[in-house]
Amino acid sequence: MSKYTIVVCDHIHDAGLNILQNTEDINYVYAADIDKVKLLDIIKNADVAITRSSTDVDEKFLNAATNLKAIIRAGVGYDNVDIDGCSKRGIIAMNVPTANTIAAVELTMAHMLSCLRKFPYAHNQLKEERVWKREDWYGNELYGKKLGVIGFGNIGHRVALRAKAFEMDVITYDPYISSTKATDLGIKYTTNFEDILACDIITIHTPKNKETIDMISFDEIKKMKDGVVLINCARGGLYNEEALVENLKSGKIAMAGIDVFKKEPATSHPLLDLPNVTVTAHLGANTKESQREISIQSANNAIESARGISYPNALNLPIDESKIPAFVKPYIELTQKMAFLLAQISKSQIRAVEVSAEGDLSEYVDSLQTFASVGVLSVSTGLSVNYVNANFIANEKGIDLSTKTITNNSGYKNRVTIKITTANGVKSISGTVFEDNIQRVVKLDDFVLDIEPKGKMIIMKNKDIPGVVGQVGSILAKNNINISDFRLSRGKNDHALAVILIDEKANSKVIEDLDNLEASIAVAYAEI
Ligand SMILES: NC(=O)C1=CN([C@@H]2O[C@H](COP(=O)(O)OP(=O)(O)OC[C@H]3O[C@@H](n4cnc5c(N)ncnc54)[C@H](O)[C@@H]3O)[C@@H](O)[C@H]2O)C=CC1
Ligand SMILES: O=C(O)C(=O)COP(=O)(O)O
Repeated sequence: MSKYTIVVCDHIHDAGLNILQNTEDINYVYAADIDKVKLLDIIKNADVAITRSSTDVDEKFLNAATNLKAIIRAGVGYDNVDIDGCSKRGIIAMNVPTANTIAAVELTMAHMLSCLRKFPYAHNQLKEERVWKREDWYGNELYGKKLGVIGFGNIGHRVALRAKAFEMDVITYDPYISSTKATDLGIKYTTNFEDILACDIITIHTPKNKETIDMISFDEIKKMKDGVVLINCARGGLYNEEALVENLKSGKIAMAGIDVFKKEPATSHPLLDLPNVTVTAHLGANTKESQREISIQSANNAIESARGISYPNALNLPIDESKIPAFVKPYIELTQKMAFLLAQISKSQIRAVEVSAEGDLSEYVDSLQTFASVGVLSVSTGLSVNYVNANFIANEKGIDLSTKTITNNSGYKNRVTIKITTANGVKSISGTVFEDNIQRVVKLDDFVLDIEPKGKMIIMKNKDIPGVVGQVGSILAKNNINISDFRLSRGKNDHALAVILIDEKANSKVIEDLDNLEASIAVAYAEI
C-alpha cells in the first residue's frame, strides 16, 4: 500500500501522534526535536506538514518541501506561515482556530493579575531570597479599573467577559465586528482608538499583520495614563518592543505582562532585564486540555488533507467547496475542460480570460473563473496548476481575469462562456450541462456545436466549399488515424467549422497537411 508522509515539525500532544501512528496509510515522521536546518532535508518527503509557532514556513521551508500538498498550523496565528508562498505552489494552508482559545484567555487573566499584584516578584522574594517583607508588595485591584480590549474575536471577547466577572469597566476596539457583538454582552464598544489609550489596563488579541504591527508604539504610549498596565498574549511586535522597554524603564508603563516576543525564542531580550515585567515563554496555548484537542484535530485534518478528502479551516482556498451546490459541480469540470481546449487552439500568449455565466449559475461565476484559470494555465505555463494557485499564477503572469453575469437569452437553463484574448485576437467557447451530467460544448467562436469535451480532436475552420470532408478523410486515413465522429457547423461568410474526433493522436505533420488544403483557414489539434 502506498502511504502518505506526514511530518510533525513541532511538539504536539501524544493523542494526535497516536492517531497518525495507528493510521494504516500514513507514514509519520516526528521531527520536533530536529534542528531546523536538518528539517529541510526531512520535509522534502512530506505530503503534509504539521507545525506550530516554532517552525517558520518561509521561502526556505517551502522550497525544500517539493512534495507538500498541505500544511496544518496547529494553532490560531499563522503570521509565520508564508500564505502567498503556499498559494503560489498550490499548497493548502490550514489552521486550528478555536482549540486553544480558553488556554490563551486564562493566561491573559493570569498576566493581568500577576502584573497588578507583582506576583512573580513577591513569590521570588519569599521563595528564592527567603525574605518576609509584606510592605514591599502593595498591589492594585482589577475591580473598578478600566480595561481596553483590542480585538474582540474568540480570545478577546472571552477576556472581556472574565474581566466583567472581576467587576471591571470593559471597552473594546475592533473595527471588523458589529458593535452589538460587544454591547449585547454588556461591554462598551468604540471605533475611537483614543478610548482604548485612556484605559488603566490594555490587552491586545488581534492577528499579527501589516495593519496591527506596532499598533501601540511611542506615540500611543505617550497618550496613555501614567502607570498604565499593558498585556500582550497575542504576538510579539503588536506593541513596539523598543517603545515598551523605554516606557517601562521610565515608569510611564507601570507593568507589562508579556507572553510573546518579536523574535522567539527570546532568552536574551531587554524586556527580561526589567523589574516591572511578567513574562512567559509563549505559553498561551500550553494547557494539556488545549494541546490534546489541537493535536487530535491537527492529526485528523492532516490525514484528511493527505488523502485529498477535505481541508478544514483552509486559509488560502479561493472556493469553499461546501457552499457549492451539486448542480454547479459539473459546470466546474466543464469550465476547466473548455478552458483547456480553448488555450490549446489559441496557440498564442494569453493576455486576458473572461468568464461569463447565465442562469442560476451566474451566482458562482467567480468559482468558474478560478477553474477556467486552471484550464488555461495548465496549457500555457507548463507549471503544476491547481485551484489554489491558479489565480495567483495568472496575476503573476499579468493575465487579466474578469467575470461577467449575463441575462439568460441563449435558450439554455444555464450556460458558461470563456473568452480568451491573445495577441492573435479573441476566441470564445460556451458550454452547458444537460440532465444526467451530460456536458456539451455548444458554441466555439460563432459556430454552434454539440460536442462532448473529451478525447483527441482536430478543430478546423475552412471555407464552406464542396469536397473538404473527403480531402480531410483521405489525409487522416493515409496517416492511419481513425475518425470516430465528424461534426460540421456552418457559420457566417461561407465559413464552416469541423470538429473531428479521432482515435489516435495527430502529429504536427498531419496538422500541417490539413492546413495546406486550399479550403483551410485554421487548423488545431487538442486533447482533453
Ligand atoms: N500566546 C499564544 O499562545 C496564543 C496567541 N494567539 C494569538 O491571538 C490572536 C487572536 O486569536 P483569536 O481571538 O482566536 O482570533 P480571532 O480571529 O477569533 O480574533 C481576532 C480579532 O481581531 C480583530 N482584528 C483584526 N484586525 C484588527 C485591528 N486592526 N484592530 C482591532 N481588531 C482587529 C478581528 O476582527 C477579530 O475579531 C491570534 O491571531 C494569535 O496571534 C492565539 C492563541 C494562542
Ligand atoms: O495558536 C497560536 O496562535 C499560538 O500562538 C500558539 O502557538 P503555539 O502552537 O503554542 O506555538
